[in-house]
Order: sequence, then C-alpha cells, then structure tokens
Amino acid sequence: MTDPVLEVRGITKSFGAVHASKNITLDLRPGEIHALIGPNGAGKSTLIKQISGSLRPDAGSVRLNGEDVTALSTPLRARKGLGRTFQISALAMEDSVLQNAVLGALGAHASPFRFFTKALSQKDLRDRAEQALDRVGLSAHADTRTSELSHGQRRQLEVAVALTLSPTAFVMDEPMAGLGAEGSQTLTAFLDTLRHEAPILLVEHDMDAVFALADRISVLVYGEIIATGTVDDIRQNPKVREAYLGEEA
Ligand SMILES: Nc1ncnc2c1ncn2[C@@H]1O[C@H](COP(=O)(O)OP(=O)(O)OP(=O)(O)O)[C@@H](O)[C@H]1O
Repeated sequence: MTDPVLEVRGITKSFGAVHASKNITLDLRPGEIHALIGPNGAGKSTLIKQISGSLRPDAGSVRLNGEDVTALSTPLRARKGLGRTFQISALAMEDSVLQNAVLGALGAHASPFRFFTKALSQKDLRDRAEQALDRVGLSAHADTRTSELSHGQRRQLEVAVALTLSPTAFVMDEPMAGLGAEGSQTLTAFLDTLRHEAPILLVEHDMDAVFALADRISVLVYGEIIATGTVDDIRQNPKVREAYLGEEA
C-alpha cells in the first residue's frame, strides 16, 4: 500500500476534565477524501487544530509526507504542504480577492507576522495567486472587495488561498457550512477533482457531501474514533447508527 500523506498517531488532548481527543489515530492516503464526522462537541475542531498546528497535543504525533511535524508551527506546516480551510473565515474582508490570494501565497494567512515571507518575487506571488483564483473559478472577481463576495464565493476563495502554497494534503473544517444546495454541489464537484492533487481530510456535517465524496469515514464521538470504514461500512455500523447517524443513514 502507498504511504500515507498525513499520519496522526495517538493524539490526546484534555481541557481540564474534558477529554477532547482520546488517543486518536488516523491517516490520509494519496488521492482520497477521508471524512471526519461526529456530533457537536465530539472534538473534530480540536483535532483539526492539533493537526494544523494551532493547538499543541498533550501526547501523540503528526507526520506529513513521512516527516514528524508535531513540534512545528502552523505556518511551517503550511509551507511543508499542509493546506487548511477554516470553519470561521480567515479572509481579510477589506482587501480584494486577488490581495487575499497573494497573502495566501506569502503564507501570511498562516502567520501573524506578515514580514515572515519566503523568497518569491512579486510576479511569482501574483502568478500563483491568479492561477489559484482561476482554479476555483474566481478570476473574474480578482479585483472585487472580498466583503462583496457571496458566502459561497468566500468559501471558494478560502480554497484558492490554501491552493497558493501548493499543498500536498488538505484539512478542511466544514467547507459546506452555510452554502445552499447549488453551492454545495459546486464545491462537492470541485473537491472531487482536487483530491487527485492533494488528499483531503474533510470535517463536514453535510451528509450528502460526505456520502458523495468520502473514500473512508471516521466517526468521532466524545473524543474517540468509534469506527473507520467505507461509506457502506459506516452506514451499516450499529454503533455509529446509535451514536450519530440515526435515521439519517
Ligand atoms: N479551548 C477550550 N477550552 C476548554 N474546552 C474546550 C476548548 N476547545 C474545545 N473544548 C471542549 O472540547 C470538546 C470538543 O470541542 P470541539 O469544538 O473540538 O468539538 P467539535 O466536534 O468540533 O464540535 P462542532 O461540531 O460543534 O464544531 C467540547 O466539549 C468543547 O467544549
């Protein structure tokens, strides 16, 4: 079997008496979408933060392309190929769409320090930004102020920002949130092609999207993965039906 792009081993995190991550192990393989589902408060966002580097685990490790990145900051993980989209938008609303994409190419969204840049020329940055906007279908809006975009377009821009750093793996926190049916379908189709470039660990409540996209699903309940398997495995798993899916499956 090919080596995983992202490997999470034994991640453990407590907030006082709340055990938000209990010895979580999962991986992301080339070309796949691995969905992470679970009820509110199960610990999905806490896990994503530990994978992307904004929260330090109490124990466990994260490896990206075979390299242990557990001690690295979010911007360094981003530069090593970990692309992230956020549950709450991290875009600069007063800047144009293109400016946001250029900031992405600088790695600036991943860092509070905008001087912390890599040695790319202005032209390189702009080229990367324009290519990323083109990929997500936002080229025509390059000069639009970001606050004027629709909710769906902002979601597309967030993906474009992540794309500027040419990620080798994506971690996406509820990218479908707030999108209407049409927006979800467009993003679903896009993610389905994007997976071949960089596999996606997808936290998502939209079960239509999860069932349409996921090669594997892991189910998180009270900080613990209770099952990992294909869509059919998960739909039929009695523990999962009881804990989470109910009649939805
Ligand atoms: N910084 C924090 N301090 C204390 N408790 C926290 C903190 N962050 C998360 N928690 C707790 O950890 C548990 C997991 O929360 P988390 O936000 O990761 O769940 P989630 O699965 O992402 O939920 P949702 O689907 O609602 O986004 C919850 O009990 C939450 O209250």
